[in-house]
Amino acid sequence: MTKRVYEVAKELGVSASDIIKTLGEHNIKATNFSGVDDQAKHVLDKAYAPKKENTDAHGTRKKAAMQAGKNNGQNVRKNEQRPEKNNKNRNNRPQNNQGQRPETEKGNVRKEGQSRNNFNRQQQNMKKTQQTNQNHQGNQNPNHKGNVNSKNGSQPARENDTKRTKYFGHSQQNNTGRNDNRKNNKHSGPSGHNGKNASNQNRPHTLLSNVLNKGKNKNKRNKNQHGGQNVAMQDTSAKKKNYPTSIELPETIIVKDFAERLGREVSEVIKKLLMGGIMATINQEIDYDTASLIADEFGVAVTKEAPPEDPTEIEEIIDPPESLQPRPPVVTIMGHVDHGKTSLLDAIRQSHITSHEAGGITQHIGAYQVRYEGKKIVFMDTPGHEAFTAMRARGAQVTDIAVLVVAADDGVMPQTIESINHAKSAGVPIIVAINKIDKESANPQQVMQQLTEYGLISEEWGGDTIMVPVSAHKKIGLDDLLENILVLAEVLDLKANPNRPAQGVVIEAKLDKGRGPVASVLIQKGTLHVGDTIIVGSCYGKVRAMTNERGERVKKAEPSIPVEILGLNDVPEAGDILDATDEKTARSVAEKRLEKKRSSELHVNAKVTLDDLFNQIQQGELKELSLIVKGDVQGSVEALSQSLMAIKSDEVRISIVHSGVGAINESDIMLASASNALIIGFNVRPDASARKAAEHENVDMRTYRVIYDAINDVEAAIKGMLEKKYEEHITGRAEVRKVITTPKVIVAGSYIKEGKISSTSKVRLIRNGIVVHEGEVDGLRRFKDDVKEVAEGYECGITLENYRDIKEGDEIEAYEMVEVEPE
Ligand SMILES: Nc1nc2c(ncn2[C@@H]2O[C@H](COP(=O)(O)OP(=O)(O)OP(=O)(O)O)[C@@H](O)[C@H]2O)c(=O)[nH]1
Repeated sequence: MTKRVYEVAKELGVSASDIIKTLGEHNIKATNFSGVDDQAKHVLDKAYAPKKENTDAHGTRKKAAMQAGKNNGQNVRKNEQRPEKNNKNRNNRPQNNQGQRPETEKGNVRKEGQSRNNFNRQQQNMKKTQQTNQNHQGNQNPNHKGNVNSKNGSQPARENDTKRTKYFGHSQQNNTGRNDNRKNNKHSGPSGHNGKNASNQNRPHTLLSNVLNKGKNKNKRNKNQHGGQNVAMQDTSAKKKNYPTSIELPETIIVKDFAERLGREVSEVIKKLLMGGIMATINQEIDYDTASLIADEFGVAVTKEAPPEDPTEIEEIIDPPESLQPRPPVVTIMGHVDHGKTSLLDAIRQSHITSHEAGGITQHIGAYQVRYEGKKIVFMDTPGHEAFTAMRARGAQVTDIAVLVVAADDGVMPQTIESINHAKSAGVPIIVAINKIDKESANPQQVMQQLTEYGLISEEWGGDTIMVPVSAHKKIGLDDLLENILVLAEVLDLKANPNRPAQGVVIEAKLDKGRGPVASVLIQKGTLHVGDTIIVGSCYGKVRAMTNERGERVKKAEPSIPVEILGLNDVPEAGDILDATDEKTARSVAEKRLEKKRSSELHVNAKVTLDDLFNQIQQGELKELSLIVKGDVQGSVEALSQSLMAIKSDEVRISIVHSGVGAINESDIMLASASNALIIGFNVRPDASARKAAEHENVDMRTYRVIYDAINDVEAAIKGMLEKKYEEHITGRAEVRKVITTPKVIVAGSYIKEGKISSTSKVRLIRNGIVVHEGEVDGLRRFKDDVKEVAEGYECGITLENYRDIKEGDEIEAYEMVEVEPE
């Protein structure tokens, strides 16, 4: 296929205008989109052959630099090599035992062919987008604007970007699943890419032609101002000297900002984009690959900018493989109710702790260690998959091996299957303990048979699942079980670096009257020492003392070791991650996490309600009553606001966070939710989206037709005297689609949108969210017949008692007052 000028220009590593000029010198007329025929190709080959070599040399330089960066990775904290930071590939990290980063590095330096493919794909995508935009002229569909992201391999890498990582070497460790989960959570984080896109999608869509025209006009103006083309040209050449030769770019950038970084006019950038087949506007976002292609066109080298650091994250340490040492396996016992999980845990504990250890008073700290043939095995003390999944839900995975207990006399039961599925979805290998084999009714063969249905085929039968017959009661088969756990652990090659700051997971935590916050932690990496400063979730402190499950004081805890720690400033939650770090970081990150937590709690917490106002005031939970006042006209809003502010109370101060005219809308609800405010509406109603949002956000809104009633209610609620005798229930909503005028009455030809409307309904007529009338239904008809009620989805004619001013688009809301039983 004949290539176009801009494509050939890219291939040769020169600008399209150079190509056009060169061709022009050989009397070949060309534009950016002209095809390059054999004659033109010959000319260009001749003219640019040496330049191509230069470009290659440049490419090699890039690669050499990359190589150098890679070599620097050894024992360097990630911070010290910012540009590389983008490349830590979290997709690879947990699985990649080799710890090699070249894969990741490639992500930064694009290969020529790859770029072209991306570029071509972008062109195709954009063409599609343009077509769609044309089809939807004037349609502000967010899908058709905002982002011009290429759908290439660069997207997944973005997931990794917000992670703060420090490398203790350039290799990676066989990680636990915890990092996977933490990483996933980041998707929705505040600095996440998604949020950014979402906001960009709301940007107004400017037509490219407008932008270009503006650019043209601007040039014209320049010319006029400076008295001719020469001056303009001088300007440009003067500017040229200040063009940057290299810039840093983030994952995505707005065209305007991009142009600024390039030191170019926006119109120039848009033109270049257009030449590449990408139609972008000044406020549109382009991705890194697209931007770097364009920068290339301007002869500017590009490196990736470090993503903004998440102040609630502790830098991740990547351990080199040579630092990894074997660690004990962590085992969770799962299975159906009453199949003997607790009995098995107890039996193992009793029979496999050495005599001097047995002297201690065993304490429940959520996990315990046993020794078998000189090796340690750690058992999670809480059996059942609930604990297992709860931990996973919080982003922590501590289990290496799941022991599935199946009673030989009962067989596979619902929770057995659930346990299998949970373990499988967490990627945790299963050992089956067929328990209660001492029972006469025991039928281990049948259990093995049943398990085959769930993909667990016993080794005995040629499968790869270890199945051990045991009896917790008679202590049969326990050694066999432990031995098999150790064999599997060896296969799993469980390792961690003990010589680094500790990292672990909270198994349990509580507030002890005498000792303060107490947390049981399972160390996963590094070694925790007494005196270490730690951050655990949003708590922090210095490890004052550590005890093991036998109540003995210990000075340090290595990977896979469970310990109880004292010294935190607050009680963390199970599943919270512990990191040993310096005091300053611990304190500041904990504070940031707390802030984040509080703001998200504010969102989900029960909101202030008029009914519960008195309680909240009495419990000291509420010192200020925030209100949002909406009304039909400014006068009533002001009158209501002033009267509400004038309510006197010793315990609570009233503040109006927002007031306005018009229907209660979604943004009122969101504001109320964020500021824990009540909404008081006077002669107004919430619109449909506001109703939904109020329900979702738990926001209390009250609407009134008499100002006095509103003031009375708030006053009474503060004093705890709000007597709720009646509650309003909305029974139906109708939309007025046609107004039929007869000599006697005005009929609202309506469609029932929700619920039903009956001939005896109390109704209010709402226009643009404002209540224009409240009264009763006079007549209800379907076709020519009077009917008692009309249900959702049907059309009907409604006449209102003593009211004729009905307009198309009005809403008729039917409601009833229901007597509330005193509590
Ligand atoms: N005969 C016999 N009974 C056992 C054995 N193991 C447990 N049991 C009995 O089975 C019943 C349930 O045992 P648990 O250990 O409480 O079972 P679990 O799975 O922990 O039960 P939940 O905690 O309710 O889920 C108890 O009555 C035990 O005594 C065994 O090996 N043989």
